Formats: sequence, structure tokens, C-alpha cells
Amino acid sequence: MNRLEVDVGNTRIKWRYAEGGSYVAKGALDLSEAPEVAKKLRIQGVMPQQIIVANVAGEEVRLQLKDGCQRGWEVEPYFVKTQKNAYGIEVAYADVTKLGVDRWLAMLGCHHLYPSCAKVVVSLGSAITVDVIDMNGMHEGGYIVPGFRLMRESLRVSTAQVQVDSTSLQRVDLGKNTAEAVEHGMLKMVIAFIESVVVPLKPQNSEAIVVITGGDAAAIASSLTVDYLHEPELVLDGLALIAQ
Ligand SMILES: Nc1ncnc2c1ncn2[C@@H]1O[C@H](COP(=O)(O)OP(=O)(O)O)[C@@H](O)[C@H]1O
Ligand SMILES: CC(C)(COP(=O)(O)O)[C@@H](O)C(=O)NCCC(=O)O
Repeated sequence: MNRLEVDVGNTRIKWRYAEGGSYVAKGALDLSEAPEVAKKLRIQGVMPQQIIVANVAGEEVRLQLKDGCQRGWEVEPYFVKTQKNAYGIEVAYADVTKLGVDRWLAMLGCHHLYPSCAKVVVSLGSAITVDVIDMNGMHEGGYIVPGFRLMRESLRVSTAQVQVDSTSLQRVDLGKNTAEAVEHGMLKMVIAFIESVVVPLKPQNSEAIVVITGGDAAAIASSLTVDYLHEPELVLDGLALIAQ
């Protein structure tokens, strides 16, 4: 069965398409293109019989996608919901409906790839999320902080003189101009944040791994001060697990 997996975040729509069990196409669209997903993907030869979606961008986007998939392919997309205890992960939230489905799927994808160790899943997207899972698949909880684009935007919107539009996440030394001060500062903060979660875990969980994903993961990877694995498609990997 031809399957389309769709990860709708607050910035971009990431997708991956499988024919006969093999991935033959993938890509990303801007969130504003949600109503035209089917139209745009049809041009690329994407003709799914099954569509599975992780959406954290809200109800309006959900309806746009649903409508587009029905008109473009006559297929009703399946919108995944977070579950309390499934696929080897037990979620820490008391109200499981409040945990972002992308975070849940990234944990599932990660647990499937690296089953028998504790892990820290770091997703660097619109928001930066960190989720800690023990070696038995118990989600211990996590953090949500603004992602790099949101940090830049909040400075731009709420200050008169910090109007930075560069996206240079490479260095952490002291900035010598406004753009450097912002870019180096954000990177230093996020690197220290990740380290601060991982280092205290290590004495009890020496085998614990750090897995990074999301649109900004590649940009910051070489600056990380902890060992890491980079899995760019963890949310889609989680969707694939559920679809099977
Ligand atoms: N081609 C791209 N277009 C837009 N943003 C990109 C691109 N490549 C990397 N990024 C970075 O990825 C971030 C979004 O990551 P992503 O994981 O797609 O977020 P979300 O899941 O919240 O939509 C952007 O803020 C930007 O910094
Ligand atoms: C934290 C998020 C905004 C991350 O979304 P993203 O950066 O991938 O667009 C999303 O997972 C979400 O809306 N979560 C709901 C709140 C929670 O997980 O507690």
C-alpha cells in the first residue's frame, strides 16, 4: 500500500512517501502551504492510499489538510493521537492528551531505533523540546523552551535595537556586534541547557544516549558538548511504526 507520512510542526510540514514498502520521495513545505499539500505532492507523483499525520499546528491546519487530502486523493488522513502506554513508552503526563503528538512520536521512533537504553530526545524545531526516557521506556518528563527562530523573533518584537535577521549558529564566543551577541548567546544557552539535562543522568545511566532531531539539529550538532546521535526524521519514524 502506498503510504504518505506527514509531520506538521508550527513552522514546516515534513513528509515522506513509501511505495511498496520503500521510501521513494520526501520533502518539506511551509506551514502556510497546508491547504495545497495534495496539489503540490501530486505534481511529484505522490499517490497515497494511506495518509498518516502528526499535527501540532492546530485545528484549522488539520481541517485544511483533511480537506486537501480528500479533494486531491480521495483519502481520509489518519491523525495520530498521543497514547499513555503504547509501543514500549509510558508517558509521564497525567493528562496524556496534553503531550504534543510530535514529542510522543519522536520518543517512539527513538525507542524503536535504540530499544534498551535510557535516552534524551532533543527536538530543535519551532520550540526546543527535551524528553527523558529511562531504559524501560518510562518517560520521566521533559522541557519546552523557545526555538531559535522564536528567540530571535521575541528579541526583534520586544526590543528597539536588537533587530537581527542572521541565522548563524556556529560559535559561542563573546559577541562583538549585535548579531553575534544574539546568535552566539542563543547557541551557548541551548548547548548548556542540553548539557545540564544530560550530565546529571550519566552517573546512574552511563549508557544513556542523546538523540537530536528537528530542523535546527544539524546546525547545532557540531557545537554540542555531549555525545549525540542525529536522527533527522524521528517523528516520521514514529508515524511509520504506527502505520505498520
Ligand atoms: N529549509 C528550511 N526552511 C525553513 N526552516 C528551516 C529549513 N531548514 C532548517 N530550518 C530550521 O528549522 C526550524 C524549523 O524546524 P522544524 O523541525 O521543521 O520545526 P517544526 O516541526 O516546529 O515545524 C526553522 O526554525 C529553521 O531554523
Ligand atoms: C512543544 C511543541 C510546540 C513543539 O512543536 P514544534 O516545535 O515541533 O512545532 C508541541 O509538541 C506542542 O504543541 N506540545 C503541546 C504541549 C506539550 O507537549 O506539553
